[in-house]
Amino acid sequence: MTTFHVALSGVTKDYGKQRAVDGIDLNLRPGECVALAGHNGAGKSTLIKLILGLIRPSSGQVLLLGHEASGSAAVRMRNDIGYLPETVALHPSLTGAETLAFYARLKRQPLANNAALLARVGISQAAKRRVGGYSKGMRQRLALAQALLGAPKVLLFDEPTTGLDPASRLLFYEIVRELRNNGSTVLLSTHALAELDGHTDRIVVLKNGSKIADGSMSQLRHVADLPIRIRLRLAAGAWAPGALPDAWRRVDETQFELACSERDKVAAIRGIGAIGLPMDDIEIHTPSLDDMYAHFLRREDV
Ligand SMILES: Nc1ncnc2c1ncn2[C@@H]1O[C@H](COP(=O)(O)OP(=O)(O)OP(=O)(O)O)[C@@H](O)[C@H]1O
Repeated sequence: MTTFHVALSGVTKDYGKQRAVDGIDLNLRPGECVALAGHNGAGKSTLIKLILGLIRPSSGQVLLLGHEASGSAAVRMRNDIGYLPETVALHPSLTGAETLAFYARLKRQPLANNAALLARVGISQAAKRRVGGYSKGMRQRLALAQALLGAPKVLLFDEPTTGLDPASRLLFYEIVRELRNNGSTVLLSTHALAELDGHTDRIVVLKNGSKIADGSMSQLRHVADLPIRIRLRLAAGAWAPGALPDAWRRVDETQFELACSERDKVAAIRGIGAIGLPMDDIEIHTPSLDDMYAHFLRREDV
C-alpha cells in the first residue's frame, strides 16, 4: 500500500493529436504542499483533472489515496478530496450560506460546520447576501470554503489566488499552512511564483506537458545557480582607478556591482573589506523566483 496521497507514474494525456501531459512522475506525501508552475497550456489543469479522475490518462497510472483515480473506488473517496476549479461558477441568486449548504449536501457533510467555515474564509458578514453581488475575491473565498468542506485529505487548487488582493492571498496561504499541519496534501497551480516563497514544500515546473524542475525552493536555487549581485556604494571620492578588482562593474560615480555565485559571496565581501575602501552601503540581490523560473524555461529552449 502506498504511503503517498497522490502518486503519478509515467502519466501521459493526449487530446487527439495534442499531448497535454507527457510522461509525468509525481508523488505527493501527506502534509505536503506542492505548487505546479508553468505557462499557459503547460498542462497544469490537465494534471489536476487527471488526479481528480475527471479524465483518464492515455497511458501511465494515477493513484489517489491508493486507488486508481478514475476507477470506481475513487467515487467513494470523493468526500476526501477538495477541489477549487480555475473558474468558479456559483449561482448568483443564492446567498453565500445557501451556496455552502448546497455543496455540503452534495458532499454529505453536516451543515453545522458551515458558519465556522464561512468565518474561516472571512465572509461571515456577507453570508446572507446573494452571491450575484459578491466581489471576485468574495466569490473566490466562498469557493475555497466549499473546497474545505469535510476536512479533505487531498486539496487541489487550480490558480487559487488569481485576482485576490494581498490580504485575501495571505489568508489563503494561512489556510494552506493549517491544512498541511493537519496532514492534508495540497497541490496548487499558479503563474505567480513570486508569492510562493515560504508557502510550499516543493515547486514542480511544467513545460509543454513535461516536468522540467522539481524541488524545494532552495534546491531549485541551487540547481539554477543564478548569480547573485552585490552592489557597493563607496563614500564620495573614495574610488580611484584600480581601487577595486576588475570584476566589479562601475554603475555610477560611487556605485559598483559584482555578479558572483552564492558560494563566492562571503569571499567577495571579505575581499572588499580587506581593501579597506570607505563604504556607505552594501546590498545583496538574490535572484527572484521569477528569475529562476525564466531560467528553467529558457534552459529547455536550448
Ligand atoms: N479538452 C481539451 N481538448 C483539447 N485540448 C485540450 C483540452 N484541454 C486542454 N487541452 C490542451 O492541452 C494543453 C494543456 O492545457 P491545460 O489547460 O492543462 O494547461 P494549463 O497549464 O492549465 O494552462 P493555463 O495556465 O492556461 O490554465 C493545451 O495545449 C490545451 O490547449
